[in-house]
Amino acid sequence: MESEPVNVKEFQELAKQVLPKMYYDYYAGGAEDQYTLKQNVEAFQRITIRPRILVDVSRIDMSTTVLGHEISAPIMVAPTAMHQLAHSEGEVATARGAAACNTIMILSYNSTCTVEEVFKRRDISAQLVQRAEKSGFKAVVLTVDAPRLGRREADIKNKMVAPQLKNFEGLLSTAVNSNDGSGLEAYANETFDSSLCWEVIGWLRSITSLPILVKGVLTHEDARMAVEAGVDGIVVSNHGARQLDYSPATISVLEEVVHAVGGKVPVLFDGGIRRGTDVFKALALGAQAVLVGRPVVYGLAAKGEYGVRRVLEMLKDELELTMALSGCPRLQDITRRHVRTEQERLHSML
Ligand SMILES: Cc1cc2nc3c(=O)[nH]c(=O)nc-3n(C[C@H](O)[C@H](O)[C@H](O)COP(=O)(O)O)c2cc1C
Ligand SMILES: CC(C)CC(=O)C(=O)O
Repeated sequence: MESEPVNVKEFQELAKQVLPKMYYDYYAGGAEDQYTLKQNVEAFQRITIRPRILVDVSRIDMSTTVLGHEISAPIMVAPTAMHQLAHSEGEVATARGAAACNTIMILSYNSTCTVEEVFKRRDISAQLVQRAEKSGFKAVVLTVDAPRLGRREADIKNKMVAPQLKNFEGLLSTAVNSNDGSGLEAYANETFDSSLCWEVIGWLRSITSLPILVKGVLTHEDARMAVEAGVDGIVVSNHGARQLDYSPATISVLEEVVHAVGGKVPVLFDGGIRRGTDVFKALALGAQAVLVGRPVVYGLAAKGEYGVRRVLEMLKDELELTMALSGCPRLQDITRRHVRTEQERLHSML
């Protein structure tokens, strides 16, 4: 395929062509049977849109604010690790692509340049958070679904080699021997802190004045606990189905979390966003904005900064068209009644 990709899925094909198998498998893969990986995408396909007609949609406004920061559309970049395995310019190119679309990028501390991995060493975590704050980052996102690394069987077979992670230079050696399987697993075993619990929110508060979001909430119970712990935002996420296989498709639990949060803090969403219609569905079910993981990395692998920009633009253009065809000129016009979930469809058959 040499023609310009016309949708995000075609970027995945391009990325597959250009990336070494070990890296493509790392980016594309999920945990174990990859049941949740498939469901994250397929659950969107079971939700239909209920379009309204004869609404003036001659001007569509997709702009919104997240924690006070204006963005051009409710589509942001999820934190994903090690972008230099995709493209030599790594996270810098991704950040430029995101900036060109006037949106927010969440940087993984596992950039070839994280936080959750180094919580075993809170002194190091504190340094990283404070460095980020100093260099102008606007929020801290704490990933809470990785007390241990999920079992990614492709990485085990490929004996995935993890590169040195630049953020830790002078702080921690991230070089591990991967002769026995996934180098990433070995790295995670050394660094992930499986004793992390709610107390960490108070500790983070004590070391930074930035807003704190928790990423990886899938139940109403934890959503309530997060609000009680004083977080500034919640990300409904299953880590792109790379951690607990048979965890639910994220879109199937978004509404449960939104209800529990009751508007007290913003709820963001990720997992399986591949089309503008997916973004529309997540917004209708109560997300303030969505994060996009793999498609951004595929865009980066295929065409660098330009590819990242194109992926974000495609999703934005598709969302704009979806809003026009559904009778929603502004984001606040997208309501719960604009979608029909599988549960509702099954219920109507009773
Ligand atoms: C290659 C890759 C690396 C990731 N690295 C991180 C990470 O370092 N920290 C984190 O919180 N989430 C990480 N994630 C999860 C993403 O932030 C996000 O939750 C997920 O990719 C969303 O699903 P999607 O890929 O279907 O859009 C990673 C995901 C992928 C695919
Ligand atoms: C370096 C990692 C373990 C990054 C991560 O969270 C992932 O690969 O899903």
